[in-house]
Amino acid sequence: MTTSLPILLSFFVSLSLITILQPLAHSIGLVDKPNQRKQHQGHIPLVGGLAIYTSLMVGIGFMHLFFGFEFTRAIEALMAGCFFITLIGAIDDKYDLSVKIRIVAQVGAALLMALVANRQISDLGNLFCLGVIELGVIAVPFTVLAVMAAINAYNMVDGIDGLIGGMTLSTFTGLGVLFWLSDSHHFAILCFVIVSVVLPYLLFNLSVFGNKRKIFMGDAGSMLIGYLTIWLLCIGVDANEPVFRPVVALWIVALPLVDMVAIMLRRIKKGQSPFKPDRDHLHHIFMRAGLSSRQTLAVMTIASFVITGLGVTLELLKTPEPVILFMFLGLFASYYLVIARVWRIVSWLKR
Ligand SMILES: CC(=O)N[C@H]1[C@@H](OP(=O)(O)OP(=O)(O)OC/C=C(\C)CC/C=C(/C)CC/C=C(/C)CC/C=C(/C)CC/C=C(/C)CC/C=C(/C)CC/C=C(/C)CC/C=C(\C)CC/C=C(\C)CC/C=C(\C)CCC=C(C)C)O[C@H](CO)[C@@H](O)[C@@H]1O
Ligand SMILES: O=c1ccn([C@@H]2O[C@H](COP(=O)(O)O)[C@@H](O)[C@H]2O)c(=O)[nH]1
Repeated sequence: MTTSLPILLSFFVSLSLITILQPLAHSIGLVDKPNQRKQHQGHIPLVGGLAIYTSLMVGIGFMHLFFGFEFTRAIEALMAGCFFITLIGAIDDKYDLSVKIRIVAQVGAALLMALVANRQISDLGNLFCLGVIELGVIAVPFTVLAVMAAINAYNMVDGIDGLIGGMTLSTFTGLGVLFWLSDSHHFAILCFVIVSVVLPYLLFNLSVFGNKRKIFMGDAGSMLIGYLTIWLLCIGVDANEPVFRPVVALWIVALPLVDMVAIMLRRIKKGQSPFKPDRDHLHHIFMRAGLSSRQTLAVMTIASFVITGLGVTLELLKTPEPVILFMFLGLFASYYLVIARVWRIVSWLKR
């Protein structure tokens, strides 16, 4: 019962906050308007991220009260980093910040994590059976790259109703299970609190309470989810108290990461900037192939749960790290090859 208390309370805080913030968003103009790339209907409040951030902080407060969840220097830095990244995201949602400013802000949040909280990816594990690959002096730059990769990967999947919500559920359920099974109950509960504050967002986002009450997460929310993901991954692979091996992290964030890397490679191959926005992400491709938005959501969310579940299983079975890495690279290669031939495959299937 005490375990579920902060989880339940956070759910209701998130639900109430969305109800309060939703009408406010219209009056301050914090709304997403349709354009050529953004093909939704009407002005949609961008308050999901703000509600998720605030209810998560309340949830962490409940954990402190009910479980003695300690406010260590690292946890304080996590809370400060979440505040900063949500604030930058909200300013971006309202005023459209330049890419340069967003990248500087992401590097700042990453340095806070790596240097102030001392949460760094210090090794890659025993990837090739030749011993643990220590990152040494490149640990900080590698961590910064990983933070940017995670933040932008989740930002990019936020393109249809429910998708980033579904990806968040699979990532944090997988992480929660891994933390729980290794007796890191505090971090497991933190993961489940994240799931519970995202659930009310999903209900509104999927128009369960009607189209008029629909909300989006905005960059505030998608950047926050990416930041929380990489932070908890770094806690999980901490060399002093390892919960899972570093290569397993790739499976926990597989679908957003693979889609981001694949789209960047495809853009470079076409001679475009890898940072140029377009409508060629996996969810767009599924919809152009004839799936509805809901069918695309179902296929991608199920795929994400299966892939994350496979990663968790490989960790629990203590599968050797090189096998886990090559399976992941095999998954990426198959994904890349299928997407490169997707229209030929679709027309063959239709015939
Ligand atoms: C631009 C865009 O697409 N827009 C979308 C979007 O529109 P929206 O309006 O929301 O946004 P904007 O357009 O306004 O723009 C937002 C964009 C920007 C602000 C610009 C920045 C954009 C980027 C794309 C930057 C990305 C930045 C990077 C730095 C990416 C670098 C990429 C990499 C390949 C580096 C990979 C680095 C890693 C460190 C990999 C691991 C990453 C993790 C997260 C896991 C980390 C955890 C660990 C514990 C580490 C463990 C790691 C290992 C053990 C791996 C070690 C193994 C090896 C080294 C061996 C080699 C293997 C690998 C490196 C794995 C590599 C991965 C694969 C093969 C997959 O959204 C709209 C809506 O959708 C859309 O329309 C619009 O287009
Ligand atoms: O839940 C959602 C989230 C996003 N969309 C659509 O995708 C675009 C992309 O958002 P970015 O501002 O590029 O992140 C958004 O404007 C919506 O059109 C959605 O339909 N549902």
